[in-house]
Amino acid sequence: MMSSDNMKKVVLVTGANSGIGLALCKRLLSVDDQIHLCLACRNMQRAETARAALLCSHPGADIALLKVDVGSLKSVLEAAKELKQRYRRLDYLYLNAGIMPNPRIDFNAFINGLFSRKAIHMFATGEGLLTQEDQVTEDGLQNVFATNVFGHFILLRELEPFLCQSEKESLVIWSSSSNARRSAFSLTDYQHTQGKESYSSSKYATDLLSVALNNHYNKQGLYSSVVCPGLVMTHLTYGILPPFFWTLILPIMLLVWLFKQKPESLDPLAKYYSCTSGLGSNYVKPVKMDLDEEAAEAFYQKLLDLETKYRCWQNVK
Ligand SMILES: NC(=O)C1=CN([C@@H]2O[C@H](COP(=O)(O)OP(=O)(O)OC[C@H]3O[C@@H](n4cnc5c(N)ncnc54)[C@H](OP(=O)(O)O)[C@@H]3O)[C@@H](O)[C@H]2O)C=CC1
Ligand SMILES: CC(C)=CCC[C@@H](C)[C@H]1CC[C@H]2C3=C(CC[C@]12C)[C@@]1(C)CCC(=O)C[C@@H]1CC3
Repeated sequence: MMSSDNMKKVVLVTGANSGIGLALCKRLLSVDDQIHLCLACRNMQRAETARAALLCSHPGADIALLKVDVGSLKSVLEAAKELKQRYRRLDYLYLNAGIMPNPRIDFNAFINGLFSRKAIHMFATGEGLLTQEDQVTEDGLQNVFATNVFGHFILLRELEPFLCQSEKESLVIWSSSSNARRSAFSLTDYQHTQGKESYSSSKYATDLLSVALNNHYNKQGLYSSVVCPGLVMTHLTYGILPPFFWTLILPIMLLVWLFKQKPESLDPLAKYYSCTSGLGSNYVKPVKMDLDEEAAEAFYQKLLDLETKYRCWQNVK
């Protein structure tokens, strides 16, 4: 018979020590403080600080730490092994850790975009505005791809037996982005070795991967979904512009949005209302992803090939 402790849901969040990951953990505990929450972080000191902050608002919560650098395959394999020893189940896997290294704003694109019909879209998604300088990891992979996509994919593959259990369903949730863009991604260069939009490419890759995962795993009780947090002030965005700059431009961004609103674009037969209600909160609306299932499957097969290659390499080492 299962003890009540074994019946508690196990939730793992990568990149849980700051920004969206930490806010998510706080929210999860406020919804259900009976979960086993595991903060998967690369820096244990920052993880400890995050744990202490969560315990301040939720004393008595069951919060564990797991060391993992999702950009390193060795670290991911070790973390997965550790997890399998600690828990008998995994209910929610939040694949949230992510990087946008050395971001630069393309000011020419910004000025051109500002006076074009795409201004609102540009402010909402950052499309065409940002470039990044990527690097190669110890495993020989592009860092952004390794961190935002492949490390998480390997983690998920390692935890497959826990996620695919006949008696219960499990959910994998990816932190994607409005910056995910089809044109930044290429199946022939899925690690984005050539371009300067590795972030955009990696987020499009997570969208594709999520679709493929559903096709492959739904029958086994594993469901994948992507969330798109919009624009959130975190270390990631403070890497693009310093905090004081954001304080200055946010009201301007709001004004641009107001002036760009066309009254004729409003549907007279629609009510524009907040999704928040006292009967349960739903702040989000679904947006169809710009992708097709064949591309998702082709990308999934490429990831499986890469996985095979790296597993052989790990065995040889
Ligand atoms: N902020 C925004 O506007 C948006 C963010 N997102 C996505 O949300 C996710 C969270 O980002 P956000 O909270 O904004 O940014 P933060 O930089 O605040 O958080 C990123 C988290 O990921 C961790 N992380 C980064 N690299 C690794 C690694 N190799 N191994 C383990 N952990 C790692 C960081 O750890 P450490 O502290 O050690 O660096 C940190 O905890 C990302 O995937 C991002 O792409 C999506 C849309 C918008
Ligand atoms: C005055 C001035 C220089 C304005 C530039 C504003 C841009 C820096 C932002 C406009 C939209 C923003 C945005 C992001 C980063 C910063 C902007 C490009 C993200 C790409 C950050 C990470 C994400 O995942 C999505 C964000 C979408 C919007």
